[in-house]
Amino acid sequence: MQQPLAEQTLASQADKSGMPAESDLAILLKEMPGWSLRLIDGVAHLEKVYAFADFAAALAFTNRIGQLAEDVDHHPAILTEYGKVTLSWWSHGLGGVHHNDLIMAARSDQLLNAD
Ligand SMILES: C[C@H](O)[C@H](O)[C@H]1CNC2=NC(N)=NC(=O)C2=N1
Repeated sequence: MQQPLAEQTLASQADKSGMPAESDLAILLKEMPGWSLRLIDGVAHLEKVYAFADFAAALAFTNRIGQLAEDVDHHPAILTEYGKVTLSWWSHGLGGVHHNDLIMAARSDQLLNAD
């Protein structure tokens, strides 16, 4: 059996074969609550909006995501608002969504309940 997404190791993104077709992404995303595919300037992104009690809680989550990104040198777009964080993962270098972005999305969900 395959390892859960969040526990998989990020691949070198030099390999474009790690980029699922959009039709496959749609199927994979059915198993990832809240995540959807969004085209921004024609480039596919994985996006999720997380809800929080207030700005401080949204900022704390933002900072955990920032640390996660720095740890693996793979960086999202993050919009932090009062009670809300909009998180977007894609691979800038490849111009779309790589399997690595699915891993990062799953790891982001795990950080939601981290202390
Ligand atoms: C040189 C460095 O590894 C690259 O610029 C990294 C940094 N973080 C990155 N993050 C994301 N999401 N996509 C990239 O292509 C990317 N490239």
